Amino acid sequence: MSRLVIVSNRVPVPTPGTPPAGGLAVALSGAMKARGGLWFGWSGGKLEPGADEQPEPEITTIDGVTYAVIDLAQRDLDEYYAGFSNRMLWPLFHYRMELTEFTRVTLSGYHRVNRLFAQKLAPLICPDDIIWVHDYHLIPLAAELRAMGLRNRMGFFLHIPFPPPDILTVLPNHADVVRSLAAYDVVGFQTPIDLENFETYVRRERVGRRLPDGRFVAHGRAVTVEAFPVGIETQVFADVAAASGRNALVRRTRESLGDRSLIIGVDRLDYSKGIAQRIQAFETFLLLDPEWRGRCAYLQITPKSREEVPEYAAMEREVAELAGRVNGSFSEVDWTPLRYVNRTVGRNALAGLYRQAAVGLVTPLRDGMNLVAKEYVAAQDPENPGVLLLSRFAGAACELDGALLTNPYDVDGTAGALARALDMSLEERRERWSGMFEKLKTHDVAWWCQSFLAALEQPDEPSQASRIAAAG
Ligand SMILES: O=P(O)(O)OC[C@H]1O[C@H](O[C@H]2O[C@H](CO)[C@@H](O)[C@H](O)[C@H]2O)[C@H](O)[C@@H](O)[C@@H]1O
Ligand SMILES: O=c1ccn([C@@H]2O[C@H](COP(=O)(O)OP(=O)(O)O)[C@@H](O)[C@H]2O)c(=O)[nH]1
Repeated sequence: MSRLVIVSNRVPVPTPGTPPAGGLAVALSGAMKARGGLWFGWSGGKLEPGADEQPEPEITTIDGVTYAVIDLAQRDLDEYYAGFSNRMLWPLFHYRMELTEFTRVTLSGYHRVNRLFAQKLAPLICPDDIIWVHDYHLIPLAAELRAMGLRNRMGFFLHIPFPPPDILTVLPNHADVVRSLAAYDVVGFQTPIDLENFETYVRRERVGRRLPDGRFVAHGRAVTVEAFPVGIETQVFADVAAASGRNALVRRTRESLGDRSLIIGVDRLDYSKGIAQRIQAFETFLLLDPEWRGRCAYLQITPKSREEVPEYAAMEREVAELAGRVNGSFSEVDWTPLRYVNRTVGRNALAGLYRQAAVGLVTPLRDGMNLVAKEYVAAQDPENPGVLLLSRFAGAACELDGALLTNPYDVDGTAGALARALDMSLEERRERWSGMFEKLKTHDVAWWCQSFLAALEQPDEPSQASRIAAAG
């Protein structure tokens, strides 16, 4: 079996007491644990001002996985991470054109860091390695590696949505982005909707076509392009949740609730997650269903995220104000409706909190997948499962057909769905939950990883190999 090399912007080198918050880190940690290999990317740290901006990777091996990470200079982080990745690609790919900012400076920083990654990674690569690159930060990486002469099989997985062509073409360099994707052998999206958007783009912009064998041919290369919905470690998560009665935080939370029904939301503080609309829906629910006042509590766990990006700082203020307004309007001396927590909670405690919750509120305005939705389902007590209230715009909605689906832009509709979820009979809850849990057991993170790698490990066709060689 070839060695697997994973490349992602964020690499969660395991350190005690720092759980990864972010679905990519969570999903890939599960995948890497099973197979071992090399994981390359950004350390999460900054180079000292004045330091050499071409740092050598710091390499450590833990439990069969070798981590090679580099620090980045402040300018690189500003232009590549906070700039082009998170002020252009992230909002645009989440259908939020009005939040984008395109500049030549950040675009050039994006390419500079991709080249730096390629330069530092290439010496660590053996000819038989297969290379699996993750997410929007690193779209040009394969083209950079190929330009340096690497002939390895390379795959790319996009964890965020791929937008429809009318939105993608707002990006001035959209054609280059799609050309960069064609340097991979396999491109994976989260859902069939993303795949359809890609296919429509390729057809409309006349950059390629589908071959009879299902692959796409574009820019002189044949590329396998498929949907591979990312999964979680379903059974492990279910087992942790079942044993969570021993967790002190979970016990204290249960005691603090008394017999009130818990509603839970867990999201990075990100505008794509629809947290403001969700709090408004909770407010509307308390207004329209006063019998629930004092009988429920909504716990919103929201670690801060990407604080260097101005739009995130703005939404932090907006959400804090809304939370204050709801509590100011509805709190009683002995009851606080909304518990708004701006810190990361460890995954063992999270599993237990999900299991305590009668409703999992997962209402992003747009999301690649949303692992929280899957974790909520996995954590439920089969005898008394809670209800997943899920945005139709989360990638997870393509699979989780037992959820109560909602449109997060429809605040009144979400408020009504919340009341319906809290009132749902045990029989209906069990029926909705069991189908979803079965699906998550078969389509778990190991299945996701195996499906993608099976496509990537397909031997290359001679015609493709010669085309690449000819392209130099
Ligand atoms: O690395 P950060 O900037 O702190 O952000 C955290 C991660 O957020 C995004 O996660 C996505 O991947 C999940 C797993 O496939 C998916 O469920 C979710 O819908 C996506 O938003 C981002 O794509 C990652 O690169 C970040 O590391
Ligand atoms: O306090 C927290 C908040 C989130 N998470 C984890 O972070 C991931 C979030 O992934 P998701 O796909 O829902 O969204 P993303 O943040 O990647 O956009 C999930 O596995 C959560 O369990 C966590 O461990 N602690």
